[in-house]
Amino acid sequence: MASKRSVGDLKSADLKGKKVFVRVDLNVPLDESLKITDDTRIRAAVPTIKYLMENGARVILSSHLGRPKGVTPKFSLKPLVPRLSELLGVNVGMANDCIGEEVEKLVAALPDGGVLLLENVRFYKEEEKNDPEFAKKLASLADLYVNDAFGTAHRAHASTEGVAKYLKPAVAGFLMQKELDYLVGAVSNPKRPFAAIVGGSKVSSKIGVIESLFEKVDILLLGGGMIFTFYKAQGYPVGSSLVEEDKLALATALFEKAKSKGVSLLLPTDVVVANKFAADAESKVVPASGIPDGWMGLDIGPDSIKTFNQTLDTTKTVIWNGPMGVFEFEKFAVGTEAIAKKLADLSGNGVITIIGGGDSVAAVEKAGLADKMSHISTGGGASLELLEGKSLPGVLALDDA
Ligand SMILES: Nc1ncnc2c1ncn2[C@@H]1O[C@H](COP(=O)(O)OP(=O)(O)O)[C@@H](O)[C@H]1O
Ligand SMILES: O=C(OP(=O)(O)O)[C@H](O)COP(=O)(O)O
Repeated sequence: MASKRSVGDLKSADLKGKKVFVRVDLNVPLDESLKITDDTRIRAAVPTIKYLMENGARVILSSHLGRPKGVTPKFSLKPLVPRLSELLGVNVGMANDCIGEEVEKLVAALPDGGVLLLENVRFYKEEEKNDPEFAKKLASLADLYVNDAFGTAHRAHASTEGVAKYLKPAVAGFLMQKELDYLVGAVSNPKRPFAAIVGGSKVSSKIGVIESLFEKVDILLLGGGMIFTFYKAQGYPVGSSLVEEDKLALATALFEKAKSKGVSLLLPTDVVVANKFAADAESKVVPASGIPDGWMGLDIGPDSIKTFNQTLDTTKTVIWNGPMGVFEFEKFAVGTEAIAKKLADLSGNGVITIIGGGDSVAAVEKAGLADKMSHISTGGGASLELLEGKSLPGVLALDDA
């Protein structure tokens, strides 16, 4: 990817009094009472916002939260306002929408250095469709565009890609630049052996990535919700575990491809199963081939942790995306915590460790190990796509330097 124009190239004269549409990734984990459980992505957005405020810009923040289908109160960005205000040292305004008359009035009332947060841009289906009319409406709110949403840069959506066509200049924020600088450097010529650990629940988007990862990595460890599709493809019973039925053929093909590429593909040999999806579920450890009917796999088991640890001991670079289990429930956090601890130890021994993704980072933060890692990335899917060698649409759309 050609290098992109940066927000740092814009000076006070370019910014004073200007309305700036800033796409950030504030897709943070919230608990049931809508309390933020990890604020990494909010903190990461601060340097760009502060720079704009200090140079007298009027800052319009736009983000998504979760994957809502239409307007859904539990995916509102409102719970983020107090923390954002605290970090920025100003009262951040909140709009009830992301386009329309009310938003235009709030934007018009913004003082120089003021900040307004727009409501979840995914409340409109046009966002993910990258609808040009919707992108134009977003663009019409401002005088220039900054994209600092690295975590969403792999999505060609209206607020990440479309808007850059209608709002110029369109530049990269400081977080976007920092992530690209680090990740492109670390993965273009990695120290080997190079391992990727992939878990989490976004099976359909990540399973496709695995094939390309075979071109880059020497070792691939799988955990989280991903593994049951592979087990089922091997003919194992999976009970009521998460499975992507339409990816079974792909999973079978991936076993073959790993062999032909000489990549060690490791699946957990045992799993922790639960009788329901709940913190207080009954649980037991079973072999990967023995998940009973009516039970679901929610974590990797102790034998798998041991094998994964031994394998990781042989590596020089590791990228980790997606938790090994449902770590939000204490009972099923053991595998994720073990991997976090292993990577922290390896970092201390000179291994490059890169953690990507909202939930993986939250798990590492929860374990108090974030500062031990080489790089904490705010993008899971985005960092994996970079690793695959793909260009990110949210970056491509920006002005060349
Ligand atoms: N075995 C599993 N079954 C269902 N969900 C799982 C399983 N393992 C992990 N998860 C869930 O995956 C989610 C994180 O997935 P994902 O968004 O793909 O990761 P990241 O945000 O790190 O990229 C967590 O909420 C976790 O509870
Ligand atoms: O959390 C995100 O991605 P990640 O889980 O891959 O890190 C981003 O906010 C993108 O969200 P999306 O995968 O719903 O487009």
